[in-house]
Amino acid sequence: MAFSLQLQQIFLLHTRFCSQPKSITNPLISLKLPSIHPLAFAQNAAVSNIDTGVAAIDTSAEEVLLPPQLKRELMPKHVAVIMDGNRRWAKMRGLPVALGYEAGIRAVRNLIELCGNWGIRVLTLFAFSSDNWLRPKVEVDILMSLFERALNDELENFARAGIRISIIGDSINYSGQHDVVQACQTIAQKVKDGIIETKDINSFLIEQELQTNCIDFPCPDLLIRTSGELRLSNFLLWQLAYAELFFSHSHWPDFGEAEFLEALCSFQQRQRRYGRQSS
Ligand SMILES: CC(C)=CCC/C(C)=C/CC/C(C)=C/COP(=O)(O)OP(=O)(O)O
Repeated sequence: MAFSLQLQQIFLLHTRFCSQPKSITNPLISLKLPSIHPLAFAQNAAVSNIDTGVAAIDTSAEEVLLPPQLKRELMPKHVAVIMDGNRRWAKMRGLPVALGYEAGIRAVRNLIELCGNWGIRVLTLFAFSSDNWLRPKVEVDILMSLFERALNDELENFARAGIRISIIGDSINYSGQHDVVQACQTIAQKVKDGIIETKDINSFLIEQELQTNCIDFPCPDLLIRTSGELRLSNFLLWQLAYAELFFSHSHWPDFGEAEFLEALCSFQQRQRRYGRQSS
C-alpha cells in the first residue's frame, strides 16, 4: 500500500516534468531529437525511464565531457541493468541483507549521475521481478521500504534535474513475459473490436503495446548484469533482441565508474549487425 502511494507520486512527476516529442511517427527517430534528453531510471522489477526535456541538464552531444577511452558517436542511448549480488555483497562482509541493498541504492545514484554526465539518455534498472515475491517476506519488506525511502529522498532531486521516472510493470513487479502477454491481449482485443486486422500485426505494433513502448524508450543498446550471472531472468525479453550483453563479476554495490567504463568500452568494440552479414 505504501508503495502504491509512491507510484502515484512518480506518475505525478512524470506528467509534470516529461516533455514528449511531438508528431512522432517513428519512435526510434523521435528519440534522436537533440532537444529531448531522456535519462531513465527504471525501477521495479523494471525500471523506468527518465526523460528530460529540461535545459538544466541538457547534455546535448557537444557538451558532454567523456573519459578519453570513450567515443561520443558510439555511446549507447539506452543502458539496461540487472543489479545482481546485493545480498552476496552483504553476506561476504557479514552484514545484514538490508545493508547490501542500501549499498546497492548508492550504486544506483552513482550510475544515474554517470549516465547524466556522459550523455546516456535512458537507464533502465531491474529492481524487483514477479519472481522476487517468492523471497522470504522479511526480505521483500526490506526491499519495499528501501524503494519507498530512496524514491522519497530522490523525487525532489529528480524533479529539479528534470529527470522523468517511469515505473514499468504490473503494479510493483515486472515480468518480461507478462509484458508480451499483455501486449498480445491488447492487440487481440483491437482485432476483436475491428480496430485493426490480423494482417496489421507486426513487430512495430507489438512494440507499441509493450509497457516500455519505444515511443518513450528506444530499445536498450547495452544490457549489463552484475555478479557473474549469465541469464536474462525475464527482463525486457522483447526489447533486448539486439542489445549487446555485458556480464560483470562485480557485485552490484561494487559496480562503480571503473566497472561502467569497462562495460562501455566493451560495448564500443562490438560490431552491431542486427542480424545482417558482417562487413
Ligand atoms: C530505488 C531503487 C531502484 C533501488 C534499487 C535497489 C536494488 C539494488 C535492488 C536490487 C533488487 C534485487 C532483487 C536484486 C537481485 O538479487 P540480490 O541482489 O537480492 O541478491 P543476490 O546476491 O542473491 O543476487
